[in-house]
Amino acid sequence: MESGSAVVLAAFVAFMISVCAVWIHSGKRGLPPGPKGWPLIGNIFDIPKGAMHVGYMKMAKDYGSDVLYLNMAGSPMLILNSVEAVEDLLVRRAAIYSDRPRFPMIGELCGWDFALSLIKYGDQWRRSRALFAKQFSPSSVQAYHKPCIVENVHLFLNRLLNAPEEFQDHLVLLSAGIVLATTYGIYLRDRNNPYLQSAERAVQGFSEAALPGAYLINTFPILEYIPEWFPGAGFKRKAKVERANVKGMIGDTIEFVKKSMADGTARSSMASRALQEMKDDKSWSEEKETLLQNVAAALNTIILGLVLNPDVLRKGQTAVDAAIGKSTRLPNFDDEGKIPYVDALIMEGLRWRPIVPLGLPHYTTEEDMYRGYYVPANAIIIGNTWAILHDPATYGSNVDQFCPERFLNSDGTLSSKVPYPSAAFGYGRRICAGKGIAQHQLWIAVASLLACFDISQGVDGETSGAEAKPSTEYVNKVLSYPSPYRCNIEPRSKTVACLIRSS
Ligand code: HEM
Repeated sequence: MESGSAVVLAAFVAFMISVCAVWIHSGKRGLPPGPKGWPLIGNIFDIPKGAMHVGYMKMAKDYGSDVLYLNMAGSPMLILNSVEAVEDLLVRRAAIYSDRPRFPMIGELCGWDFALSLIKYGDQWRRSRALFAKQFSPSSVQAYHKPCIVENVHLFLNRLLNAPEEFQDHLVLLSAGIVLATTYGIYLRDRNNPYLQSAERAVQGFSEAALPGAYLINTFPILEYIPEWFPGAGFKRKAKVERANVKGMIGDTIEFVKKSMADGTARSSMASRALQEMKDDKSWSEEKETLLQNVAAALNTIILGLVLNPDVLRKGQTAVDAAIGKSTRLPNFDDEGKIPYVDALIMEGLRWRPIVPLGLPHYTTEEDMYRGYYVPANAIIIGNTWAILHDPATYGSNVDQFCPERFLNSDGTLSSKVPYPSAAFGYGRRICAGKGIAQHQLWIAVASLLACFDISQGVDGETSGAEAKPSTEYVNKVLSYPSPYRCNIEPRSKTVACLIRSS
């Protein structure tokens, strides 16, 4: 038999064994409720179409259970739809719920397997996470990150002033600009920067490869062993291209740092500091590339919330003016924590449309029992962040509305009764490692937007002059963010425009 056919046959046999194992287990033990599914493929056809997070929330209601079980063609999967279930399992039993499933297409094939968010739970993850935490220690944040964030926010305000209609591009440039500046000391002038383009190419490949259903290999990892020439193995050729992109992104940026250090033009960055300390330059620097757009996605949602709710914009502007004076100066980090309305506005953005509505999947390392249900080892565990942040019992009956006031007392101070939407950043030991720095970025960007700009609905055509409601559609890939929408962004006064230009 030809070697390729032998591999395929072996792959098929192994796959059948794993499917049978799950069926035998599911017959014997009481798994959580969920749709019945089909032989072999299990519940593949029960995956909700469109916004999966909304579909799973509805499925939980239909089955009268916040914990759902689905069989993904042999891989067990639990969806946790309540804060109670994620706290019980992902937080209190984190010792066995903190692994990640394998992502063969993204990880091994496309070359993203170094990324902290994909690393299997264990010593390597602990070391990488500790290094990451060190890079973002309070003293580093104060000394290096905050000045760099402020510089990038001022560039963003200037871009917004010059070309307000391109605000979505500016958001990406802001988010990616902070990553490239803090990590490599690369400061972006525009989207044509070769380092940004190289990172964007690689990240685009990541998003495509991670899309549920985009590649069969994500559902059937065993296909990894199919040879490249085999019919249907196009994913392997695609992976080869992506792998080169990822390698290029990492190699080029590190080369830039080394060269600029050698000729004395380097600006302080995580890479330059690590290289100076003669540390391994592989273990820490690349993770943030996967995250080029997360802060952009969150800001994009907050701007959409402001466009749709002019009263929220007005209250935000009034609150910022009261704290720093109207058009006297731009906000800075000394103002952080002193304007509760801004904090409430950001919390509401994270809650209303969480940018990772199904979080990143966790994975069990041991079997377990929960509320009398059997939880298999090697099960994918999804925390349905959307369901948790849209629970009326926690956030009130108006959960679908964009309403920062839910986080405030009647005297305008932050309420202790409504919890911070921390599910937006994930759970337990795998909670977002950049949560603190992301919160700082969001704060200074939102406070600056409120201080400087009026934001309103676009006009519907040239003749009618009526205000056009922006699209409220969302793109749901790995990240969830608003589809392109139109709005008007204008400086609040000539004085503020001068402040921006001189920043
Ligand atoms: C609004 C902005 C952000 C949001 C909403 C967000 C959200 C998330 C979520 C939901 C996860 C998965 C957590 C889990 O598995 O339970 C995650 C993981 C992660 N995030 Fe963020 N993130 C944001 C910004 C950032 C930034 C700016 C950085 C880096 C500077 C970052 C670094 C990471 C890392 C390294 C992980 C992987 C952690 C691990 O697997 O141990 N994030 N993030």
